[in-house]
Amino acid sequence: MENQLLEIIKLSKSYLGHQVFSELDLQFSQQKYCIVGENGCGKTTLLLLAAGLEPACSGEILIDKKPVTDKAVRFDIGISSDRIVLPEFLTSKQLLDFHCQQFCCPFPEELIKALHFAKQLTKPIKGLSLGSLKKISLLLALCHQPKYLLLDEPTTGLDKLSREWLLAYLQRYNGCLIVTSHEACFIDNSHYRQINLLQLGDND
Ligand SMILES: Nc1ncnc2c1ncn2[C@@H]1O[C@H](COP(=O)(O)OP(=O)(O)OP(=O)(O)O)[C@@H](O)[C@H]1O
Repeated sequence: MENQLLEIIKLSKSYLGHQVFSELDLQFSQQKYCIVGENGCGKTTLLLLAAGLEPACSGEILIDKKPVTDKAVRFDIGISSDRIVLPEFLTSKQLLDFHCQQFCCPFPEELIKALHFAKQLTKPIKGLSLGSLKKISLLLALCHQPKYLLLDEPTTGLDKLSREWLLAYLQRYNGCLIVTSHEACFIDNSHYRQINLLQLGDND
């Protein structure tokens, strides 16, 4: 893989007058990162901004020197977050079919097998358990093999086997991986560079 760079430049974000970041500067290359910090410090918000799913108040987000809003860049990003609302009226299979069509990738048979998700495919998203919702969210993030993989608390709610499989998969992942987590499997893992948002930002 060629050199990769996700740049966050003087990024500011507020919600209803509450400032989450002020002029945040960060760079992510082809490595593994774990964003840490106490509840509410802005970890999920940062991932959504970095994926171009949340508007910034000011600042820039560049993926390989192109703005994250550039349509072509979207194909390089995979994101999983419980804050991303999935269409409840579709089945998981319909959602994955649509996603694979949009991202021009094959249906992720192997990933489905690894996450023991086959039986859930024909169920509407509305009826999925929390762990199954996490799995469909992960499948959507992983299936097009993005260069930038952004995972918000990826192990939360997963059963033991799926969790073990995911950790091993991420260990082998060769692109830029950014996870947010409160879990020791990432925080105490020397393969992940820790980024403490509270030490960087102007949070109150
Ligand atoms: N859509 C929204 N509207 C208003 N405030 C929001 C919204 N989304 C997030 N916030 C606020 O922004 C701040 C950062 O939230 P965020 O979810 O990014 O934190 P976090 O670090 O991921 O938290 P946690 O560890 O609990 O998951 C919080 O104060 C939260 O209440």
